[in-house]
Amino acid sequence: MSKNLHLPAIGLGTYNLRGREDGRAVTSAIAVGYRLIDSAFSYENEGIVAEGVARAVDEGHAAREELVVTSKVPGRHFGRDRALWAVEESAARMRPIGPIDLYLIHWPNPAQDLYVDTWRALIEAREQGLVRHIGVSNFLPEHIARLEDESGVLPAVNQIESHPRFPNTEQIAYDASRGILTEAWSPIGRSGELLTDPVVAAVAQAHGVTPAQAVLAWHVARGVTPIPKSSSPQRQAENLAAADVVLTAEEVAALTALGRPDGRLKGQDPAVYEEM
Ligand SMILES: NC(=O)C1=CN([C@@H]2O[C@H](COP(=O)(O)OP(=O)(O)OC[C@H]3O[C@@H](n4cnc5c(N)ncnc54)[C@H](OP(=O)(O)O)[C@@H]3O)[C@@H](O)[C@H]2O)C=CC1
Ligand SMILES: O=C(O)C(=O)[C@@H](O)[C@H](O)C(=O)CO
Repeated sequence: MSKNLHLPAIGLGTYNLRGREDGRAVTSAIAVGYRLIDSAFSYENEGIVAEGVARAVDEGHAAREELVVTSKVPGRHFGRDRALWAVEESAARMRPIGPIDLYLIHWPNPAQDLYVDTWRALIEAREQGLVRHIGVSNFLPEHIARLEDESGVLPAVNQIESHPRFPNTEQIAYDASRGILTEAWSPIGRSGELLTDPVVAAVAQAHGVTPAQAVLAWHVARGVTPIPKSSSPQRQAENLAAADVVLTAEEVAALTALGRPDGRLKGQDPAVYEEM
């Protein structure tokens, strides 16, 4: 892995993948071409994700150094000591693949007010070689500015909610202005009503692709790396192929116009939401 982090156009989400059988979905994803794999301490799947990655490498689907395997520290382990223990625990669960490529603070939890101490722990973990790159998730500009002011270190990545119902365009612009790469979670809206929206259907039809592919191509056009979750090798391949679908500026604007202020899937506003 080079010193600077590079993200592929599209990655794989793993929320709700559980057990050894589901770990095979990680292997199949790498076999069809995924190079970015998401996970989190809270998903309770770091072990099977690492097992799936190790199997893919053993089977020759990718070289270990091509992969960006990600995990995240949850609020219940915030603070300098607890966060370091959490990284050590994640690293132990992911032992088969060696150092974790990217480690994020899962939510800022502003009322808890421990994200700066937690960030210092991630900086230490990186210095110790437990993780290669560090970043954040669900951070607003005010949270990122505080990290920079108090530690002098900016995150490599901010993983945020983004989909056409909640484009989160200003946060993406802020991240870009600070040299931070943005990943989009729930990028196809958890496969809900978004995929039957007539505007999505029209864009999909114009390119002869599926609604999920049209939405994923919208993320790519906006310079964001979406991390759709799928346990089906067929849908994994479908989603990854969206990286080659090029939308017009008008199509991008039409999908962005589907956004609405209350468009968050579960109302999780990082300014007030706390997740332990
Ligand atoms: N940092 C954070 O706070 C958060 C991070 N995340 C991360 O983001 C990832 C993605 O978000 P997630 O919430 O899972 O939602 P997604 O938007 O990725 O949707 C996943 C759902 O869509 C289905 N699906 C996948 N591909 C297709 C397709 N081509 N057509 C139709 N349906 C499809 C999946 O089913 P099937 O598996 O059967 O294909 C699954 O039910 C998570 O898995 C997790 O890694 C998610 C939420 C919050
Ligand atoms: O899945 C994640 O990474 C989360 O942070 C959760 O908040 C998820 O969004 C969720 O919906 C849990 O109920």
